[in-house]
Amino acid sequence: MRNSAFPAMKHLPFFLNGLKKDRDAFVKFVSDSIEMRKSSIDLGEHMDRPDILQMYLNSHDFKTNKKLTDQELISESLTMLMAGTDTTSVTMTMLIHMYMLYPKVYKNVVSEVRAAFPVISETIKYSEAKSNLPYLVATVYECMRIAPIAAGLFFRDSSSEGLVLSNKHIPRDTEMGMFIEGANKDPTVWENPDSFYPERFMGPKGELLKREMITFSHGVRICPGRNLAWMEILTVIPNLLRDYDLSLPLNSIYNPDNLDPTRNFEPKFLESKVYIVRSPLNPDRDCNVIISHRK
Ligand code: HEM
Repeated sequence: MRNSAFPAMKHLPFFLNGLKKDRDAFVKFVSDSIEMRKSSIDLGEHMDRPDILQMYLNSHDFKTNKKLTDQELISESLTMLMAGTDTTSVTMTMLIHMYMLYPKVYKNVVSEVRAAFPVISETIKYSEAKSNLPYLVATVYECMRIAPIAAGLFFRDSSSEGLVLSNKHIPRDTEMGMFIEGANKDPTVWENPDSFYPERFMGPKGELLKREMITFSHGVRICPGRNLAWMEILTVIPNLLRDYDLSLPLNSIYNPDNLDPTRNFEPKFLESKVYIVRSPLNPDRDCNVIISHRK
């Protein structure tokens, strides 16, 4: 925990104790899962199972031929679980939320999916979705831009020599925070940055803008799970939209008529809390959607 970023934390030991209990439970869950997998392997099962845990268990250092230690296995698996679950699922939650708030966008995206893939229940694969559904892909980009999941600060230290960034000198050993949401709404790059407007990601100009969205970060620390995240999103969402109709329950607080004066009087987004990752503040209240077989 960066004390300079969260100075109050050092005065809140009781809060840290609560976190420690959760952390211990999480570590136990991960160690138990690893032990269970190892036992299955001893029984000759799961040897070719293509998942991340299996890859960690199979991997070895090319030079020393050493395998990951138990501690390394736990640590890597914890990182993957923390970084790879809510990030993608909350992104999809937010995307469906946007579809419900913007009925025209929902109508367009459903028409595109159903026209491109007319046969119900024939699974739409990721690669097919990626090449045949440009509008759907644009809605995912726009959702990730306007409500990036990694919405907290991502810390970096300047090197021991200091550095020059955007023509500004940053002294040595300076702690900096990278603010993805700010960059995704930089008015020098994005026209009407607070508007949800998927069309901005269509056509040749849209292709250029896709490179400006830094929801997965950029450079050497770019998210290593981004292709997996895209694969999950472009598998779940088009199949859902093709086979089912979605609508909001009548008592939804967040709906197309509940407008936000701070966002050009467009529909208000559900409240979310952000530590490092964004998550809806009241998921039981605000994330309900009626899913029925398509008419
Ligand atoms: C929509 C989904 C996702 C988003 C928006 C996202 C975004 C990010 C961001 C912004 C970072 C920080 C990079 C930095 O420090 O500059 C990150 C790191 C990371 N992500 Fe993702 N991520 C997503 C899904 C996933 C998935 C599915 C996995 C793996 C199963 C994953 C694994 C990781 C890991 C291991 C790191 C740490 C990398 C490091 O420390 O260098 N992420 N992600």
